[in-house]
Amino acid sequence: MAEPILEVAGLRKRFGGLAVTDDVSFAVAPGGIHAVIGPNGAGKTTLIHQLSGTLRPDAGTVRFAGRDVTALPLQRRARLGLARSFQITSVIPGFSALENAALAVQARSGSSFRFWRPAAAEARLNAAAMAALDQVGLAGRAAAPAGALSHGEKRQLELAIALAMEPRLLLLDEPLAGAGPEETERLIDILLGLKRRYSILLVEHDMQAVFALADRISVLVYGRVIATDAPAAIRADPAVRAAYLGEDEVA
Ligand SMILES: Nc1ncnc2c1ncn2[C@@H]1O[C@H](COP(=O)(O)OP(=O)(O)OP(=O)(O)O)[C@@H](O)[C@H]1O
Repeated sequence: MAEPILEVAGLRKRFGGLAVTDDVSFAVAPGGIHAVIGPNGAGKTTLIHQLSGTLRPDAGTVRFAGRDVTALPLQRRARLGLARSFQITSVIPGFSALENAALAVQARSGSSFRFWRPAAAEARLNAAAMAALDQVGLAGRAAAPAGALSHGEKRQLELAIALAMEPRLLLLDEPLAGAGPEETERLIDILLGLKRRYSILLVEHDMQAVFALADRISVLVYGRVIATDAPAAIRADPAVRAAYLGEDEVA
């Protein structure tokens, strides 16, 4: 494998007596989509929190682009290019789609904007924000208040906000959650487009989407990674099938 963009080794997190991530190790190659799947309560969201920096692991390391980021907080990781898409709640409903994306561009660039003349800074901000909206098919809705967007469009805006951070690895936690069939199809198309340009770590329940999108898949069960492989091998893996017994999505 090419030098991994992300390497997780021996990651552990306990909540009370429960080991929610238990010696989790896997590596993500640059380019394409690496999915993490697992039954409900397997620890996927807890894993994402430890990767993005909102939760400190009890043990283990997270290396990003060759650097140990285990002790770095979320903002520092985001600046290095390890960005997660935020939930709808972080979108400001009264601001336009463009303004929401522009805020993310501004957050990424930190204080550097203060050195520019305001007009030039604003034009630059808006251009970068518009480019992010364009990548998720939302340029035509740039002026719409975020609160007026459909559910699917809000999910697109979340993606645009994450892209505005210029990530080297994009962490997506259930980007299809709550989307109807047509919105799901649209979001899958958008993600297929994005995977040519970005490295993506995807946590998603929709198995059809996962198998349509992923280049590699890690399977998390009761906090442990039981397999990391190409989609065809994961589909055929007896241990994976056993873990999903009763949930016929993988079949
Ligand atoms: N802050 C917390 N304190 C105590 N237990 C927690 C906490 N966060 C998560 N858990 C527990 O850890 C386990 C894994 O939760 P997590 O949300 O990471 O799983 P998941 O794989 O994302 O689940 P789902 O697929 O249902 O979203 C669950 O049993 C959950 O109740």
